[in-house]
Amino acid sequence: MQEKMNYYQITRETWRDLDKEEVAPLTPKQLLEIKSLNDRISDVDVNEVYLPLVYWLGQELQLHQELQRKKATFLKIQPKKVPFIIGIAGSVAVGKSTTARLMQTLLSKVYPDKQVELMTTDGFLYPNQVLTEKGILDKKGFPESYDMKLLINFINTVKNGELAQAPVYSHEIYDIVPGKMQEIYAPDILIVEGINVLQLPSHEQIYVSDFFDFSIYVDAPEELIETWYLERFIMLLELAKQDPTNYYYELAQGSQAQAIQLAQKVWHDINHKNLIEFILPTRNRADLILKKGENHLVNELLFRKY
Ligand SMILES: Nc1ncnc2c1ncn2[C@@H]1O[C@H](COP(=O)(O)OP(=O)(O)OP(=O)(O)O)[C@@H](O)[C@H]1O
Ligand SMILES: CC(C)(CO)[C@@H](O)C(=O)NCCC(=O)O
Repeated sequence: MQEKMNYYQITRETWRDLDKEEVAPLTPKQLLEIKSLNDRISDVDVNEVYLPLVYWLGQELQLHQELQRKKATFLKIQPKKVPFIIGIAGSVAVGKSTTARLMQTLLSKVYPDKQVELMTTDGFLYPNQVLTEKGILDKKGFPESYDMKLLINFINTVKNGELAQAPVYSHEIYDIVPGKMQEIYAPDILIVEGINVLQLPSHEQIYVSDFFDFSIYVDAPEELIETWYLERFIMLLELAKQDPTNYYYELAQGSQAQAIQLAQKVWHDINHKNLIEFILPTRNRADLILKKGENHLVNELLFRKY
């Protein structure tokens, strides 16, 4: 199949049995710590899917450091630490941020001497006020709703080992948090997750992914992603009930059936449209495509050949 032309197609059983050398399965105590991230993450997937991936990323990291050293020697310049950047792409609600937090935790456990940081591109959405002025508040998540120049500058700053600052987005207020910044300073590894990380910005010459050393696309059937979107929406609504500052507070006071109808419409008109038009077309740029099925379990991995 065309889609799979430049990928090794690997079943989870084959992947599980690959040589992981020194990476031991997590102990029950360590698995409990993972559960504190998200109690629905499968222990079996952690040991059989994500740990082998962390082992492989360790191999790539070593090669990256070696290459940077050799480049510095060749160019007769002072070698310096160049952060290893991992991008995680995929649909809204497919599980990017959960995968990213899981990878951060596992990488820190397996390579305790490495500083692993995490950020999301949500912070580079224009604030609601700007989106309203541009007439694109109903296009949140679409390419034009992000300040891609700022995002590329941010990643470039991180890659150069300098202090980088990113605005912060909150799902609770459904907007950029005024005055709040996340700072990243010379990590060994930075994980960047977002629906747009493999897209080519329209007015820029470079991809965000030009700065990536490894990229992952989290994939799943559309019907499942819609279910996950609606489940998460119901959870957010529950949280919003007691919190008048929450964007969904008013909605949470009314009937749940009506709220779900609205969420279905938002999924259909915004997030699903965005998936088909702008996110899925970037899938084949990823180094690894993680294919998930029911209950978020990974059933297949596509590993880029070259
Ligand atoms: N591996 C997993 N196991 C169990 N549940 C998961 C897993 N990954 C994600 N989920 C659940 O799926 C829902 C969506 O996940 P998450 O918020 O990570 O998605 P996302 O892709 O980062 O979404 P967005 O683009 O809107 O930020 C959440 O309710 C989360 O708890
Ligand atoms: C912030 C994004 C774009 C991506 O995480 C998404 O969660 C979002 O808010 N989409 C807009 C439509 C919606 O309310 O779901």
